[in-house]
Amino acid sequence: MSPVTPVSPGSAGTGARRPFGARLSEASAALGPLAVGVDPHPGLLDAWGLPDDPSGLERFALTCLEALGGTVAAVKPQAAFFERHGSRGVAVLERLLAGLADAGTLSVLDVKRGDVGSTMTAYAQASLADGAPLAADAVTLSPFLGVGSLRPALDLAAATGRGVFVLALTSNPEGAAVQHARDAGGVAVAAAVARAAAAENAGALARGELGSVGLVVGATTGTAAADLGVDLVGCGGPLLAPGVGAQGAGPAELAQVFGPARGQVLATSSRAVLAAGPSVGALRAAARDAAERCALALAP
Ligand SMILES: O=C(O)c1cc(=O)[nH]c(=O)n1[C@@H]1O[C@H](COP(=O)(O)O)[C@@H](O)[C@H]1O
Repeated sequence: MSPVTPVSPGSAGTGARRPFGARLSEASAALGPLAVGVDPHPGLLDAWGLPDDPSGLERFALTCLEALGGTVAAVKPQAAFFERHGSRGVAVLERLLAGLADAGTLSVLDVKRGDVGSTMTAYAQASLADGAPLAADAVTLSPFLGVGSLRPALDLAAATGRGVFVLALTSNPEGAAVQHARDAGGVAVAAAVARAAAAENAGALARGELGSVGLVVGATTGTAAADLGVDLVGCGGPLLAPGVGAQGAGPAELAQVFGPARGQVLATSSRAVLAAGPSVGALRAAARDAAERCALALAP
């Protein structure tokens, strides 16, 4: 594998690091507001001429690392595609995360964790603690056991300079049944999640910085945020926007969905970029092209 040049300071390894929000702002400004998703679907492994086993997964992940490390602001591995290969798959995920840290590229581990008290503490330690084999710069969290149940992860992320993206308005149509529901006072679930993020980000906001507690808001969600009173600007954190590419959203949807909050967006796309592989050069070019299109769509 050829070496890659670090472009963004900080890593998911050990040692003091600046808050995730500040590091993400810098990486997005330098390389465009895009996280390329590493989702090794069986069909993609096949399209790349690789077997659907740990050896194929390893080749896939190392090709992504070579193409994407130093090329884009962030890389978002989806944990389930590694876990389905058992312990050898998880070892590949560990290696990918370590390689991204060495390359100076931010990692967002898509695990969508959320659980009760002491179990949430263990989930937090698995991906947000210094020295944890699966530590990433940020993780995705599910608030549907109650936003308060995420406290162990929020605290550990803050203590270690890492970040979280909490599901608010997901890109899949089924999400609306839960996320658009309103409480007795008329506050939508998604709006309550955004308010909770705003409270966590208050300190960063006061310093004029992007916070480290982000939301997941799909680029496919149309006017839902506005309709439901989800204060995207006011949440003060980064907005992870899946749905770009294979799920149908493009530059026009990014601009429409995020409006005045577009400066906070980290768009994410997996299959649409990965389809350019297995050539490292073609994958890198597709990632750069996607990053530039996102930068244009989200420019102030
Ligand atoms: O948290 C996520 O990353 C996520 C949230 C969401 O609302 N929708 C969504 O598609 N995702 C993830 O983003 C990726 C989208 O992949 P593509 O549709 O191939 O770009 C998948 O890994 C999904 O699990």
